[in-house]
Amino acid sequence: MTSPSPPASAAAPASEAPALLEIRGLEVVFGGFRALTGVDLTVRQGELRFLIGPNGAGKTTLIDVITGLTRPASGSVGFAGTSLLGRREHRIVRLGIGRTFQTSVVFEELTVAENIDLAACFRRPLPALLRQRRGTSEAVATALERTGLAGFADRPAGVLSHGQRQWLEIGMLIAQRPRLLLLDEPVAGMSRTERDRTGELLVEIAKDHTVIVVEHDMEFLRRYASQVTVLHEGSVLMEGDVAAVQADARVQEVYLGRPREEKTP
Ligand SMILES: Nc1ncnc2c1ncn2[C@@H]1O[C@H](COP(=O)(O)OP(=O)(O)OP(=O)(O)O)[C@@H](O)[C@H]1O
Repeated sequence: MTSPSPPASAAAPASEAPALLEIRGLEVVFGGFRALTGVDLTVRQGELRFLIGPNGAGKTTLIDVITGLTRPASGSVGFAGTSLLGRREHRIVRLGIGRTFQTSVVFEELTVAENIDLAACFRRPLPALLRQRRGTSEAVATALERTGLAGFADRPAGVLSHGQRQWLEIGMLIAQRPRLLLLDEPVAGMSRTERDRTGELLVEIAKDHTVIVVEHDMEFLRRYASQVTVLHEGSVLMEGDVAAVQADARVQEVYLGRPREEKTP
């Protein structure tokens, strides 16, 4: 699928929707170094939120706290009214939060459909899984269709291109039916065509999920972002729509002003 012109519009800010993720006063300390300091973040149901910031700003650390990989020194993380702090990673997945990583987690020797099926199973405890095999198959079919990988269902994941592999990982998340998806640099290393396809996929997914995207690619941000949160040195520097963020002098100085971040091949 190629990008239409003008590009697919980003999801509208869900300003009236209830908060799904509420983070307050988050502090993360690594051996005396404050990676996050006093971070507040509210993401409402149905939002497609972009999280940007220079290298080392704390973006991945924030995602790691939400998904239970990193424990904060203080602060709170609420998801649909439930505190996530102290919960194990698999419990957080079962509450409805899924993430991709910067490095691929697909099994190359398994087929595309098997990878998605495996991911779909991970969300469910075994008894529920045995009861819900039909639902799992439907989830796999939906994920294949939405990611445009139906034609590759029976091929080993190892044959996929870099872009297709990223879509597979997103499909694996969709199959888990999460309420919140966290995507870490989903278009890194992709061609222009693949980035456009991914942008369209994100806008499509955001119609029935809440999505947080960590992304460096400014061209991608301009085309597909609506609400943006800028992190800098472990704090939220600003939040707003993409035009406001791009126009902000502080953002230009710490982030947009860095030519290295303008990654367009
Ligand atoms: N396990 C750790 N131990 C010590 N320091 C860490 C650890 N994880 C992250 N850091 C430090 O915390 C800061 C924030 O890192 P983080 O990876 O969250 O930044 P980022 O915004 O995701 O950067 P990038 O865009 O490069 O991925 C960095 O200075 C990093 O070196």
